[in-house]
Amino acid sequence: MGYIDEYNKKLVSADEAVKVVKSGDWVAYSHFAMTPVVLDEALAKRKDELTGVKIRGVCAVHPVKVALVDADQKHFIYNNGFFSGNDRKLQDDGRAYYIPGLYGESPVSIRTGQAETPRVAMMVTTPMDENGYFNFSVSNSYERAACEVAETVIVEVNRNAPRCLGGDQESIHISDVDYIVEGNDNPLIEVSSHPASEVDKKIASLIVGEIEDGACLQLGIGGMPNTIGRMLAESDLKDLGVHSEMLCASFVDLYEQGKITGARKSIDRFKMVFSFAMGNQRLYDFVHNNPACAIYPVDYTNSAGVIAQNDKQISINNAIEIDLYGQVCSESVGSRQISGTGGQFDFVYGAFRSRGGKSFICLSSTKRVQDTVVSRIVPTITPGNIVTLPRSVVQYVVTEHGKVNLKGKATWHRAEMLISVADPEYREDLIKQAEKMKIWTKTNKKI
Ligand SMILES: CC(=O)SCCNC(=O)CCNC(=O)[C@H](O)C(C)(C)COP(=O)(O)OP(=O)(O)OC[C@H]1O[C@@H](n2cnc3c(N)ncnc32)[C@H](O)[C@@H]1OP(=O)(O)O
Ligand SMILES: CCCC(=O)O
Repeated sequence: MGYIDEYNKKLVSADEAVKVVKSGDWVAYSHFAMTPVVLDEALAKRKDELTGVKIRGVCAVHPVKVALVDADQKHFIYNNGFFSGNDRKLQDDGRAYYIPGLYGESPVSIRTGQAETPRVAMMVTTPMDENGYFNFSVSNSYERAACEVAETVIVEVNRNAPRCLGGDQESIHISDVDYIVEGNDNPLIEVSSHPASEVDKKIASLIVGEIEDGACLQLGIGGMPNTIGRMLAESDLKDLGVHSEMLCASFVDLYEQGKITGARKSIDRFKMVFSFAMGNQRLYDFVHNNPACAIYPVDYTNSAGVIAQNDKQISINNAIEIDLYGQVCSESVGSRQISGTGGQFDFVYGAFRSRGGKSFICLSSTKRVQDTVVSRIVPTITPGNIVTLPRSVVQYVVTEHGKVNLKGKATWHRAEMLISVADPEYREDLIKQAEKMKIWTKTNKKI
């Protein structure tokens, strides 16, 4: 191998590599299932030598050590653009801060210095290949952008990381890497999804009828979109394409059932396009060296202009709450950040711009919270909840009681449609609230 000497020169222990971090630095961690473990642990050990180091991550599948070791955050402040379950727990203890933003804009924010410039980038990668490249594996996201602006790039090699073919910007050459650390080679963390409930099945059945052969799919994060994907795999649909931010496990079912060919896509024909993959080992095995897949940075996958180039782009995402105006909260419960805006806005906006494109916000009509059942369709967004989608961009809303298209509809009409898909138990009260809000006419249907 032509790069062995350079590799050996740059190979250091994790403790050695993290010595480059200085007080006050911003440090970028790689994202999702590629969250650094060994470098994070080594950096956490330097707590007493450092003050005011800021970390920037996205959806960490591991409990981040720099946040765990520093309760009063004099040494490390942990920031994150999309909370995982682990990040939520850190936030509950006041150890994690959310970075608001449209995910598709992140590479530009980083490259133009509008987001704080990381001085050090710590990226989990595959081992180096014969051409001297380390592959960012299942998270392309804005890894390359962070490496480009950082003064020092450290890679943490994981021999179990699948190699994801580009696309674009999926790798970094050894000449752009400063330190190489051989990691723990643990298998990637698996993120499970719940078995399909009756509600999921009903919602999936309502969406299937809206999807035509040759449509191009985006499935969002969380249990429901993944489950809907699995159910679409059992449909009669054919020649589907994939242009998604996330590749979740059910895309493998769709592919193996012969539903996906990508033959009718206008761009990236025959390729399943995504920016990160997160799910089970079967998914990680599927993407490894697979020419049916192409991984891209998130400013490509999530650009409305790119999304719109494929006809019949279908976007399927989950939400926490929707109000009678059609405003959608998908990322917080009061001040508790649950996840993030991520690519939900990008795909809802982009799909509408695709010829024949449609976006679906799916949610069960109710949710059990401890001992009480609450309606997810509410008069106005619960105070404190974050609006992920303004009412102006929302198109289809689907619950187990039906689907409605809010595009171009007046307030009274939206209220009527949304109440028609609310749980029957709550409809009367919602109508009373709509009357008080002056978004109910004498001719509205008493559903
Ligand atoms: C990374 C990307 O951007 S991919 C592209 C699409 N992006 C998006 O759609 C982003 C926004 N959407 C999301 O984040 C998800 O789809 C969600 C949060 C709406 C649903 O995701 P799921 O993982 O299925 O959510 P789940 O039902 O497991 O709930 C997650 C948490 O929220 C809590 N929660 C959800 N709804 C409520 C509610 N109404 N009241 C109280 N808590 C709630 C759950 O209890 C759980 O908390 P815990 O795990 O800390 O105990
Ligand atoms: C979803 C990612 C947001 C950021 O980190 O910029």
